[in-house]
Amino acid sequence: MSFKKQDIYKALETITAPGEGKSLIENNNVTNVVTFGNEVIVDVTISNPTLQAKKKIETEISKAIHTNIDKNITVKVNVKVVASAPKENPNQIRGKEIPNIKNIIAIASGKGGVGKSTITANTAISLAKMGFNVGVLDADVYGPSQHLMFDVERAKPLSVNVNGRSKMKPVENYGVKLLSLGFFTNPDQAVIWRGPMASKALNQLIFDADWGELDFLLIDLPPGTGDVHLSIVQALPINGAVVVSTPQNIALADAKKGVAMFQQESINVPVLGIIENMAYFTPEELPENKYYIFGKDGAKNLAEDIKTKFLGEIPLVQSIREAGDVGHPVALQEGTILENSFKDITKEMVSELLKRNANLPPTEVVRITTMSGCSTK
Ligand SMILES: Nc1ncnc2c1ncn2[C@@H]1O[C@H](COP(=O)(O)OP(=O)(O)OP(=O)(O)O)[C@@H](O)[C@H]1O
Repeated sequence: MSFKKQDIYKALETITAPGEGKSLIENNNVTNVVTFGNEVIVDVTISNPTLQAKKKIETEISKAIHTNIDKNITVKVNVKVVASAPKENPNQIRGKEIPNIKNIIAIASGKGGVGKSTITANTAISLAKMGFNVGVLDADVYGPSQHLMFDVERAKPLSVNVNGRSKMKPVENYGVKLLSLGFFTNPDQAVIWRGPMASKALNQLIFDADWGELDFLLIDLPPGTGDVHLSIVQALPINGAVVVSTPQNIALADAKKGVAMFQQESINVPVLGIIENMAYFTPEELPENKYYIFGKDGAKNLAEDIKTKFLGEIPLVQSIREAGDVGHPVALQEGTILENSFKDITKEMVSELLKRNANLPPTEVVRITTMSGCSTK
């Protein structure tokens, strides 16, 4: 049996560093490799101090060497636990940078059923129509619905091999890439995703997915302010959050809590603004007639009160509901008032994001400015 050190490094390339989306080698976890006859000693560092994590990495390393080189090699793994990186500057984007995803926007709502998923789907489509590369991650653990809105209910993400590691390929429709918890649950069964389980699944959907190059990844969060929100904002470099509300008092009170959650010092995700959904009812054939059935300007006033940008309003229109239900969101309907309404709020959102990004390390922001015609003024 003959093998070289390089063969060992190559075999270790196939292992994903815990929670990183990069290989052990790329992530500099492997500090030394010694080969001696048919024996290999691998020194590796990890940040998770649990016995389980230690055991896991040992097993993975032995398995990679046995599978890729020779099953008779004697593998010894020395695992050293090192403290994770010091706390980052709270003024910077938190979470690990994801090189191929330029901007991550979380779409939230305090109250359920205010149209957060509808706004996410239509905004994603508007962005795609503006020429951006867009992805949607449906993180609504209570009731994922993006797979229905994008008419890919029965699709299953394929597994693809990227640099020796298998990754999930998002399902694509209307120019938008989608991964949803809904692809992995049986529609007839109630699935309870508890906090840690949900965040693990979501981490996989982000880091173990082959998103390709994205200008925007929109995350459809569950309603409310719970565990899932916390783990997502801590794990990911969210550039900004958008909060959706109806003008109704009860929804506004929850929207205020949602904004406050993102602004908490320990979370510190910039709020790009508030969108008022179901701002007024308008019959499609009489667009001039507006009925303020949930109250008037509630979200607009809230945005002013809490010094947050008002990104715009979307009326309550039967066709928005119908289009969502049949999996063909209204933003796809060319030349309509509603297509333009979604385009307007999308542009406002991008403009706010660009202002926010001006304080962060330069990304592809400049290219984005010229592509969409969104101003930072
Ligand atoms: N502007 C609108 N006009 C008409 N119907 C709408 C509008 N916005 C949303 N709806 C409808 O309201 C219902 C709830 O919307 P949606 O699922 O987008 O809300 P949500 O806030 O994401 O809900 P959840 O709390 O379940 O995540 C859906 O049937 C949707 O089609």
